[in-house]
Amino acid sequence: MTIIIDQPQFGIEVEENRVLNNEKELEINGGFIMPTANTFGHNFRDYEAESERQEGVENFYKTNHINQTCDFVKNMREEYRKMDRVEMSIWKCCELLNDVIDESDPDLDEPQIEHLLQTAEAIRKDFPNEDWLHLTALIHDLGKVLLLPIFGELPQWAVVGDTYPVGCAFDESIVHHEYFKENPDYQNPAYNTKYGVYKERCGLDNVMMSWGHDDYMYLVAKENKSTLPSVGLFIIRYHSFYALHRSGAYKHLMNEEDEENLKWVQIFNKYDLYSKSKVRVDVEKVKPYYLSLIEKYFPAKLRW
Ligand SMILES: O[C@H]1[C@H](O)[C@@H](O)[C@H](O)[C@@H](O)[C@H]1O
Ligand SMILES: [Fe+2]
Ligand SMILES: [Fe+2]
Repeated sequence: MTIIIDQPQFGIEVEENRVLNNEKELEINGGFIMPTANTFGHNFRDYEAESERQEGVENFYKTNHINQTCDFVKNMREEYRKMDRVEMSIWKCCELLNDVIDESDPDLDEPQIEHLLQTAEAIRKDFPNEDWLHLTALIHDLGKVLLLPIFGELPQWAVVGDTYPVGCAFDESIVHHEYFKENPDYQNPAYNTKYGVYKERCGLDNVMMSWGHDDYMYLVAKENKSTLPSVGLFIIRYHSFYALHRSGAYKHLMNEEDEENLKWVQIFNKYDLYSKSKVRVDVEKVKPYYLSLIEKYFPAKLRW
């Protein structure tokens, strides 16, 4: 059955009068099928929908919003910058994600390695020549290993979920914004204004983001001298910054380079979000390809 829609109900940019293959799927850019419902039958990123995951996800954001303060972020960055915990390859780290479940995610309860490969394979289909983008997709969530004992076993609220700047006012578009009221920075006049400790167009590089898997993986790639193009590192660092890439908040802190890079984050996000499904990727089949990319852009062993 073919259906024509004018107004898709989810918040990404799609052309008008796009053709749907059936009520559940939408095809974009030469091949990638975007489902309109997640594995639980709800819209993607619906934080209010009654589902088996709703309560857990809401509790997650409550603790996250109360505890992510400027001081906390400063300490974590300092601590994890040392990279003195483990030495291992990128692929080994992907395998470790087999044991990681993300409690912040209303759309997915699969082991995270599935998600990495699904994202990478989906983006590879539409951008066959951008090998840096395939690898970026493969590693974008690797920072979730922070949940594991050898990486310090951080609590979920310090690893996953959407990210946002600290040191200035929390924007209302952030998921479950109401819980920031209990964050000590919320009352602090140095931190609770539009600019807070930042200057207009100071560049995101100078903005401290809530601590989690994004900033950690960015630091790992940087400190280990990855040769990925800087836009790849930017995608890793800001892929959870939905207030910016989906809602357009905090644009006053971006510089020109950020604006260019943001376009790629928005492309990447479609694959990150809508590739979440129960469809399995054959790991052994695709592994040689990804190993060759890892070899091209990373040292054999990295410090974590
Ligand atoms: O729940 C998800 C998940 O943790 C993702 O890895 C992160 O990038 C998203 O921003 C978040 O909403
Ligand atoms: Fe992520
Ligand atoms: Fe992801």
